[in-house]
Amino acid sequence: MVTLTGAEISKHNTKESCWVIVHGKAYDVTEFLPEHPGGQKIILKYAGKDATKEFDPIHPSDTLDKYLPADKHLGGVDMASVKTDPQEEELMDELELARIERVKRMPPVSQCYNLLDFEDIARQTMKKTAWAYYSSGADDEITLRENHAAFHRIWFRPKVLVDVSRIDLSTTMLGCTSSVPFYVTATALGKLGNPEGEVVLTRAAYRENVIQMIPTLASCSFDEIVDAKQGDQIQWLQLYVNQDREITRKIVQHAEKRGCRALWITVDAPQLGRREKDMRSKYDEQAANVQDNESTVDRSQGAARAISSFIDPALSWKDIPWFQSITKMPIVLKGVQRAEDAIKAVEYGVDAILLSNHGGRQLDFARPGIEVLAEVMTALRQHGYEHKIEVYIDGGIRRGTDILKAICMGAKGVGIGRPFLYAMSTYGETGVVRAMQLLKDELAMNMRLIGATKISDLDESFVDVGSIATHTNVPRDHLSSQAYDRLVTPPFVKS
Ligand SMILES: Cc1cc2c(cc1C)[n+](S(=O)(=O)[O-])c1c(=O)[nH]c(=O)nc-1n2C[C@H](O)[C@H](O)[C@H](O)COP(=O)(O)O
Repeated sequence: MVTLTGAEISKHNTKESCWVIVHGKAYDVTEFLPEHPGGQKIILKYAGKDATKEFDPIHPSDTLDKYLPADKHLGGVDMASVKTDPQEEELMDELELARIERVKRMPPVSQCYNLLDFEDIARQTMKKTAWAYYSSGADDEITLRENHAAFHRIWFRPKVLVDVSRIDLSTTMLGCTSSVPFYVTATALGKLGNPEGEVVLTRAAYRENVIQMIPTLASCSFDEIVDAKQGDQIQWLQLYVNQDREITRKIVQHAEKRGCRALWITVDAPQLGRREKDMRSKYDEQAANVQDNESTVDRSQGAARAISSFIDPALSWKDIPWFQSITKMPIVLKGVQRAEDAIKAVEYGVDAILLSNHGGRQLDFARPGIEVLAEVMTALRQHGYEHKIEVYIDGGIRRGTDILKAICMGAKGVGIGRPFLYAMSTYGETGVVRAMQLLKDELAMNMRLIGATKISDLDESFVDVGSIATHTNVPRDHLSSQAYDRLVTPPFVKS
């Protein structure tokens, strides 16, 4: 194939003829423009130019090979001839320079003593778009903060004079053995935080014998993440169901063929939530027209909306038998939020449920998973169903004690999201391993202190959950309290 020059490519910079460069190769994306889930605007911004930097964090490396017809692959580019327009270069404004200075002053990973240390360092050192995407919750982020706060309403009832010389943290989840009762949950766009993306989590999970859930919206391709697993490492698949069920069937059956051990169907996101920190970040212009008819979509929906227009809002209970017909993997409903649906899940023959509000990123004022757990376990026991389904929770889990409380209340295991993202974004694989080890140390110590030696010892007698549902001090609604009594011009109004 002929090598193209930058000058030739720069001529194709319109809707009528749109060529982009990715990793030194040129692609004609003119016909693809209307189909791009992230809208046309972001591609047109890089029409006739090198789009690699923008492309990488959002798209698995095999995206163009998979979705762009071969005749649109135009061949190699003489990159020396490609002009980098100084205006286009990410301006090293003083904020970015200050951020780089903070990265240089970051403490060594050994100075991280708990999961929240990683969050504090990430907030100071991550690129603002990555921090915005990872940290954001829906609307006023009340549920985001309540997820962690809810654990403070549960108190322990420790046993004494128990021989706790030997502690065993191992367990099984969905028939898979695990060194601990927690797993790495599915979180999208790993390359926003670390250029290697989700494979960093894969390597750390292998080193600590922790199960990893592979996200549908990963930055790495599914096969890259599976190829990165070692030995008999266990991975699960998290699925956003596509409006085109044929695409979904292919994804599920490919995952099973590649050795995934469970299918976690996300049921709390018929549409991705409104995450305002994410919306304020640079995705504003690109979030633009995720639908063709631009007039119907609010332009500033952030990365979340830009990558999720394929999700099927019509997904319903009637789809469960179809899933059971296309795979032998255990099926988990990820995002159940009330006892009635837990009972329904048992009656549909689902293998497990995850009580979750998506890390507070979907419906604000959805209850924390740990609170729903109390309601669900009571209902399952009333129906005699408590041994018919495994129950998991996630959201706001930051301490070994949070995990122990959930297990004592009947959870089989818990998912952890942001802490591992923050650890990966700041310290890479070493950071994630450190985070997992800190949790293991906390778990072992706290098991000893409550008088338990193995996971199967843990039951409701160890906890007092009497005030779990009392929402006396709801997390503060910062925005409205500022806006309501704000006496000075809002900060966002440029003076
Ligand atoms: C933090 C985070 C969470 C995401 C996530 C991305 C991020 C950055 N994404 S999202 O872009 O669509 O919202 C996913 C996702 O791909 N699929 C999913 O099922 N859950 C997604 N979740 C929810 C996640 O699986 C857990 O439910 C949540 O992270 C648990 O809360 P903590 O972060 O507090 O541990």
